[in-house]
Amino acid sequence: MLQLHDICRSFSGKQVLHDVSFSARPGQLTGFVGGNGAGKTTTMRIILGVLASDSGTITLDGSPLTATSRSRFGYMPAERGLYPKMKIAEQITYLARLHGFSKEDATQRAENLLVSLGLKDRLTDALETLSTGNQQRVQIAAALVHEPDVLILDEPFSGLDPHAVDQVLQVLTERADAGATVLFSSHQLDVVERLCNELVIIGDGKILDAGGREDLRRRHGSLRYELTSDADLSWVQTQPGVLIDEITPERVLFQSEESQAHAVLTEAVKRGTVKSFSPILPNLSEIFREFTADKTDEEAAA
Ligand SMILES: Nc1ncnc2c1ncn2[C@@H]1O[C@H](COP(=O)(O)OP(=O)(O)OP(=O)(O)O)[C@@H](O)[C@H]1O
Repeated sequence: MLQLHDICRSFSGKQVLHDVSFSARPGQLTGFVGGNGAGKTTTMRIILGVLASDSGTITLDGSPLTATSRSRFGYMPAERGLYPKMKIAEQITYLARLHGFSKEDATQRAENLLVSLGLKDRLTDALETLSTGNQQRVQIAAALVHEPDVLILDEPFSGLDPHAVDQVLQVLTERADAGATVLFSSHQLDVVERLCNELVIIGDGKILDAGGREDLRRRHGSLRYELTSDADLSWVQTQPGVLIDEITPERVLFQSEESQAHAVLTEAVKRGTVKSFSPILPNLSEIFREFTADKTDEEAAA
């Protein structure tokens, strides 16, 4: 398990990471989400050792990170850094050779990986002739070619079309299934919600929350209920303690305490046939907005 303990970092006297602590487990895709400037890239650079922290520690399976343990890391930085004029298969083969694979093994690995990332027809093309999204796939191949135990990916899905997102996800899931720890940053909350079981949310350099996706959905955001019936539901609007989000004659989506929701259900049963009644958990975007709203309220109070 990769664990960060109380990581702090300042630039020119301005603190941008405040006691950042979280963990990412082997076999899991962990999404690291936050808005622009929240501190994701800085945290990832510190994990990789590209940047030093001012204080705090990072451990892998309980031991402090060393150059040797980091050699089993794969990193896809936000700023892409491959050779524009080199053919993509040669380039990934070269990186595999740097990781110590034989020529034959490196060639095979590079080709397999690029094919699984949908680049079968581009193997002998120079990187610079590929579209931005396809260059990104090559960048992902570069991070994966040595089958790392820990994968740190900075915005791997930005700029990818939905088909490419699925291909990259497939490759990352295979690494996680093989036991790797996969941590990736994103501000595409809908994508992260679909892909990750584990989430870490950062805002203004502080960890706002972390944990399983479903636990986070249960813990945050206002709980809503959806009720459908064969009878007219307009009466729900006048129920005490109920805030209507959407309403049509036969369907209502509302916010309320659990006891009020059950009172609505009891009344609906008296008035007609209830077709469905279920709580709707907030999605990640809504949770994120809630954090942002809390901050705005605090700022207003201050
Ligand atoms: N080298 C640097 N010098 C000065 N400030 C920096 C430096 N690197 C990052 N920062 C500042 O640290 C804060 C966090 O930046 P960081 O790039 O980690 O955020 P991020 O969450 O990755 O943002 P984004 O999603 O926009 O890429 C920002 O306020 C940024 O301006």
